Amino acid sequence: MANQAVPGEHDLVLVVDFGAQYAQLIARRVREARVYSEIVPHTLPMAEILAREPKAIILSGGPSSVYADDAPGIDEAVFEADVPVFGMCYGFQLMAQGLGGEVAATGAREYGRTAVTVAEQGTLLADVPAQHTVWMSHGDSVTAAPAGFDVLAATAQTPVAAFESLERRMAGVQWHPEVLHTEHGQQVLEHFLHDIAGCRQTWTMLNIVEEQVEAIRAQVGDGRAICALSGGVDSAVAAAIVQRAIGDRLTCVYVDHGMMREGETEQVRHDFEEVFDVLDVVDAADQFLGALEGVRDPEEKRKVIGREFIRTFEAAQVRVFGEVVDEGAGDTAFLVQGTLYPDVVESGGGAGTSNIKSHHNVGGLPDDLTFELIEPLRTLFKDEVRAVGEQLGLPSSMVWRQPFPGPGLGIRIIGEVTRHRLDVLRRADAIAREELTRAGLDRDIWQMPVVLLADVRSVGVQGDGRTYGHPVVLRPVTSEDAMTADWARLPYDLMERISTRITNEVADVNRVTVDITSKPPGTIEWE
Ligand SMILES: Nc1ncnc2c1ncn2[C@@H]1O[C@H](COP(=O)(O)OP(=O)(O)OP(=O)(O)O)[C@@H](O)[C@H]1O
Ligand SMILES: O=c1[nH]c(=O)c2[nH+]cn([C@@H]3O[C@H](COP(=O)(O)O)[C@@H](O)[C@H]3O)c2[nH]1
Ligand SMILES: NC(=O)CC[C@H](N)C(=O)O
Ligand SMILES: [Mg+2]
Repeated sequence: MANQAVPGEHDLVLVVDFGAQYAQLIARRVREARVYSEIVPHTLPMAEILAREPKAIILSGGPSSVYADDAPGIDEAVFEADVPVFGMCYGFQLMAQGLGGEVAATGAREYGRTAVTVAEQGTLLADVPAQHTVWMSHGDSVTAAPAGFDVLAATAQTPVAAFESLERRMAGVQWHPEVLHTEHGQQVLEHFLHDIAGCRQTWTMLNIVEEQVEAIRAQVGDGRAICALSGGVDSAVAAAIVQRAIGDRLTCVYVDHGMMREGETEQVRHDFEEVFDVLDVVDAADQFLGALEGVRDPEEKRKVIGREFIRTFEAAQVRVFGEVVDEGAGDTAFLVQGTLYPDVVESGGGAGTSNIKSHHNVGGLPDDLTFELIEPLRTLFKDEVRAVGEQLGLPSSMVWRQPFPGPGLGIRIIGEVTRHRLDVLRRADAIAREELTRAGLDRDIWQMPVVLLADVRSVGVQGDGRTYGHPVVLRPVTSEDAMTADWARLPYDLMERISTRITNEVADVNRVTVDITSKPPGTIEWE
């Protein structure tokens, strides 16, 4: 990721991630300020960071203490490179330490809502009220600002809560401007980006389509491509962009791997044939379910599914276009995928953070991949993709469709995936979705996986008789971008209807539970 080109001619802001809970959120906020941004791990050598010629660098928060022995540090070359730098929390403390100020554990810890007093607005806090509320989460404090820096704000516990040096084009705040609870957070970030760093405001969703169309034309030449089309918004938007670039030299392939939801294949076929003329529907249930026999480990499941997806696309490529004989110009096998930035980050490919789970389309790809990938959305967040979809005029049912993971119901069966278990889960899921839609909550809920605890049984009583069935878990969540999520407070009467219907209508299930875990610490899917 680190060497990837910035789409088009935009200024680049790199967010150096020191293990912040919400580094992705910082990048999103920068993009909201119409400046293109990406995240890099703090372990990336400074020479490589600077080689990308960032217009500004943001140092994120992080769990360590800057003075601890094993604390992730920053190569001080960053301060000598004549690149504007902004620090938040840990990043602010790193700046203080690295530029000759002081950081200490003063015992003055601040967590959550904190009142801040602006002593001097400077450029960073221009037009920000003298008293306002920010979100803090720190145990250490800057006790002395570096020489040449103006201290702009303080809290009751923290005398140095913000500083800037216009001469050096550097600034920092102890608080978290990226979270919504912080008042004027976006305004402060924009003052840094636009007024201190001088970043140009060119990044909008409008230019991404034209830029990608051009890049794809250059990549594919007069070749042909297949698009992995799932029915989800990401692949629909990716397909629409590639279709603009290469027209009918694109063929969309939808794989029914036997783990799709009730009625899904028919619905996708119906909806997409109108938009994309031909849709190649592959029935690969035997292949996938055969390969998954005996597999119980979540990561292994994902790897098997990722591999079988690619094998299916290889076969589809040959069927649609014939064998690729010469991998030279014009005869390369191209595969379009609707991969998004969070897929890349969570698969450990972006910020160099730990691999949380291998998304089938990134970390789950087999090593012997022969396709050249076309992923026009690889740097975007979902809300950005939806904006592009609307701009392209795709139907709103497509643009606002709730996400559904590529591995499908396979990662919602905790235990081995079998045909019978899939039938059970498919029915329970259909009931839950039907009731959610009937309650008019589709747009309020990000998604609501139903999970079958296939290896768990519990005792129940139905019709005066004992049952010994499986529980299902409802996992309704709200989210902005799937990077973080909260459990959705569904109305009780809706939960009651879902529970009653599932236990009445789905033999094998005698208990319905609700997952009330946010992300973090839980993830949205259970595997
Ligand atoms: N059943 C499928 N058939 C063909 N391609 C698929 C299938 N499932 C997933 N893919 C490919 O994998 C990519 C990643 O899946 P993912 O679920 O993240 O995206 P999506 O389905 O397009 O959108 P959403 O996240 O809203 O469901 C898709 O964009 C698509 O290219
Ligand atoms: O295409 C996909 N392939 C995958 O392997 C995959 N795993 C999770 N998801 C979806 O990603 C979002 C975040 O999910 P998690 O909180 O479970 O990581 C949620 O929207 C999940 O449904 C996937 N999508
Ligand atoms: N959120 C943060 O970046 C915290 C920074 C540092 N670990 C502190 O406690 O002060
Ligand atoms: Mg999907």
